Amino acid sequence: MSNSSQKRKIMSNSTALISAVASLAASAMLIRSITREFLPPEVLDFFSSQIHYLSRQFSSQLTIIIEEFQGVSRNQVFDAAEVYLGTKATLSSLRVKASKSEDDRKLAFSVDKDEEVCDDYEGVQVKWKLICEMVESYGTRHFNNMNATLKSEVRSYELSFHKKHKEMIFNSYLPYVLERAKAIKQENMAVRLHTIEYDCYWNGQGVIFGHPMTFETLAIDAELKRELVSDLDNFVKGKEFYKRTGKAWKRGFLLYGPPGTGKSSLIAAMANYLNYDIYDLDLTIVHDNKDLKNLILGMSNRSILVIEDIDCSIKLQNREKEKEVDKDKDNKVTLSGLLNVIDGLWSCCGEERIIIFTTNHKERLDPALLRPGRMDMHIHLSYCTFSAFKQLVLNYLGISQHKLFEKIEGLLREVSVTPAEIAGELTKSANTKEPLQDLVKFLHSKKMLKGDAMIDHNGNYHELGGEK
Ligand SMILES: Nc1ncnc2c1ncn2[C@@H]1O[C@H](COP(=O)(O)OP(=O)(O)OP(=O)(O)O)[C@@H](O)[C@H]1O
Ligand SMILES: [Mg+2]
Repeated sequence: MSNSSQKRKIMSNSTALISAVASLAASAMLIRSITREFLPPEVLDFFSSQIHYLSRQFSSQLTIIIEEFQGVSRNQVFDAAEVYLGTKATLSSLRVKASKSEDDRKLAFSVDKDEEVCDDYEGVQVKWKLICEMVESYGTRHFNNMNATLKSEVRSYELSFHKKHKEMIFNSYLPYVLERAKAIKQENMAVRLHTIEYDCYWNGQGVIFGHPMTFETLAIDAELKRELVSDLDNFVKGKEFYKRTGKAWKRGFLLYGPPGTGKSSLIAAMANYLNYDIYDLDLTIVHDNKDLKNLILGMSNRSILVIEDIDCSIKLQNREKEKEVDKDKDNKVTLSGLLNVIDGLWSCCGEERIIIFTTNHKERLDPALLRPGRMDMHIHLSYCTFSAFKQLVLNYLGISQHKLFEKIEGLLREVSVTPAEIAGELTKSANTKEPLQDLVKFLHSKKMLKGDAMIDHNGNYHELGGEK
C-alpha cells in the first residue's frame, strides 16, 4: 500500500473513531436521563466518568477556565478578557452588553452570559464563552422574617482552542490579551486634570479635562503640526527604543512665544491626542524641593507634567545665586531642585511621561534649562501665519476658500496678530454678513497702529511707519 493511501486510511479510521466517541458522548446525556430511574447513582457516575475520559482522550480541543476571582482578589486575566472581548463581541456575538460611565470617553461593550465569541490570533482560531452560575453562598440572611438563602453569581470564561496551539496560547495570546486590554482601558478613559491641593498633594483623582482642542482644530503651521504628531507617535511606540538605548522613557518640550499664540491650546491637543492625564504644577505654591519631589512621585505614568510660565512662576536663579535663594524662606524651590526632578528623579521613576514648560520670554530662562538634551524639543509658537489662519477660519466659519484670502494672506505677512486675536474677531463677527471683511478691517487697523506716530506742535497726528 502506498504511503498516501496508508495515511488516508489512518485518517478515515481516526475520524470514524472520533465521531463515534462524540456520538457516544452525546448519547451519554440521553442514556443518563433514561437510565437515571433504573440504575443506582454509583453505576451511573462510573459510566459517565468513563465516557468523559474517552472523549477527553480523543478530543482535539483544550479549554482553559478563567475564573473571576482567585480567592478574594480579582483575577486579572478575567478582567482583561472582559475588556478585550468587548471589542470582539460586537463582531461575532448575537447579544452584547453596552455601558458607559462618566469617566469613559466612549461606549464599552461586553459579552453576555453563554455567548460565544470567536477570535483569530495569527491564524489560530479560539473560542471564548462566558459562563455564569448561580451558587448558594454560605449562611442565610433574615429578610422580612423569612430565612432567605443567599445566591451569588460565579462567572468564568472558557477559552477553547486546538491542543496543538497550547504553547502559543499560553506564551503569546494570553499576554497579548492582557496588553491589549490595558491599552483599550487607557484609550477609553477620559483625560483628567490634576492640580495641587494643600501645597504638596495632587487633588485626589483630579477632574475631567474637558478642553476640546485637538490637532485637527489647532491652528499652527501645518509642517510643525505634522512634525509634532509624528514625534508623539514615535514616543508612544518607543518602549523598545528607550529600553534598548537605556534612556528613560520621557520627553521634554519647551513651548515659547507671545501670549495668545496657542501654547496652552497645544498642551490640550497633546493630552487629548495621547489620552494622557495632565498634572498642572504651579511652582509658586510648592514650598520646597522636598514637596516638589513628592508631587512628582505622586504622578501616574502616561501623563504630562505642565509648568506654565516657567520664567515668572518662580525666581529660578542662576545656580551661582542659589545659595542666596536658599536663605529666602518664601521661595525654596530652586533651579537645581527642578533640574534634579527633570534629570534625576524624573528619569528613574515612571515611564511614558512628558514634561512641558511654557514661557513668553525664552530669553529670560536660565541657560541650564535650555542646554541641549534637557528639553527635547523647543517649539516656537508665534503670530498667525496664513496656514494657521485657514485652520481658524475653518473652525469658526466652516469655510476653506474665499475671495478675501489673498488679501488676508498679504496682511498677515505685515501684521503681527495672534491666533487668539483672530479667534476673538471671528467669534465676534461669525453671525455678521461679511465676517472676513470685518477681519480685513481689523487687520488694517492693526497695521495702522503698528506704524510709529507723532503729534506735531499743532496737535496734528502723523504716521511714520504703517499704512498711510
Ligand atoms: N494656535 C491656536 N489654534 C487655535 N486656537 C488658538 C490658538 N492660539 C490661540 N487660540 C485661541 O486663543 C485662546 C488663547 O490661547 P492659548 O491660551 O492657547 O494661548 P497661550 O499661548 O497659552 O497664551 P499665554 O501665553 O497667555 O498663556 C485659546 O483658547 C484659543 O481659543
Ligand atoms: Mg497659556
